[in-house]
Amino acid sequence: MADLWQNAMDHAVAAARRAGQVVREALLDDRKVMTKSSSVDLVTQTDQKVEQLIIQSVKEKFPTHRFIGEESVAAGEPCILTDDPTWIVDPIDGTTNFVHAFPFVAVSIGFSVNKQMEFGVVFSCLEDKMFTARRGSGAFCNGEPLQVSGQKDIQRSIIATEFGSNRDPEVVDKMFSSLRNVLCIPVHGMRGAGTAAINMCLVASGCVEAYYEIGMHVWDLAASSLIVSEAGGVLMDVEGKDARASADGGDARRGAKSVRCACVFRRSGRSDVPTDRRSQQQNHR
Ligand SMILES: O=P(O)(O)OC(CO)CO
Ligand SMILES: [Mg+2]
Ligand SMILES: [Mg+2]
Repeated sequence: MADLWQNAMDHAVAAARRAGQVVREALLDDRKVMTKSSSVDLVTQTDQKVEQLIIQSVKEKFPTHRFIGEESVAAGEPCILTDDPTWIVDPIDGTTNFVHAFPFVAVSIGFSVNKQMEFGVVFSCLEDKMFTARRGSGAFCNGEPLQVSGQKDIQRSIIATEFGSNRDPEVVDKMFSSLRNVLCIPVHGMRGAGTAAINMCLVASGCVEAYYEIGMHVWDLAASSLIVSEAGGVLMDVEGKDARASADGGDARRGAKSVRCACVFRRSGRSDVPTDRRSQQQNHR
């Protein structure tokens, strides 16, 4: 049977690639930096331009679809997930990296129907890596299947995390306390790419065993949550409960802008996506 959303997914991949080109070109120019929730929560005109490019191109092709976009929400648009087909867009995940030309910057496009992620596209545009996942069909990077790490011993693991944009000393103390607890397990190492979407794609790729962060937003996670789960990983909140509902819009459904959950990934109990289903996935290279 034809895949109902294949056209939309192809459009998302093309839109992410075009957006990535805009981001790369913008790196050659001066980047005017503005701030949002704090002096270290950065945004640029390129974030806004790329989001509009993606949304306009989708509207032309799928006029009835809805959107949740990071910069649209920052400009006052509602952040509410319904059952309607909805594109969840983070035009630049890793704006701070972009501002500093630190080489991990992603365009993230997730697509939800009936509050369930149908596909996710994360384009790591400076690495030229196109991560894709279609629900039930596996996760891929440049067309190659992804598989989370099989490591079961946390002492032989690398854990990714980020520091967020809250510099309140009490918040930073809590963050450092968690960081210390994890580091001293001990683990092999801790890393952070500076973008939630790429950190999650690193989990999906099996390069790091887990990633946690407090206070991510739905647009940071929507696309990459499916990439992780289709690569055999799981997404949990701080109590170990399934956090996919938050990652794919649980908080958006309630109108909140922030997911406010921690996400930890590891290999799921379920068997990996069968290779016959993987082979149905198109090569998006
Ligand atoms: O660069 P952005 O989109 O603000 O996202 C940050 C977290 O909010 C990095 O993941
Ligand atoms: Mg982001
Ligand atoms: Mg962003």
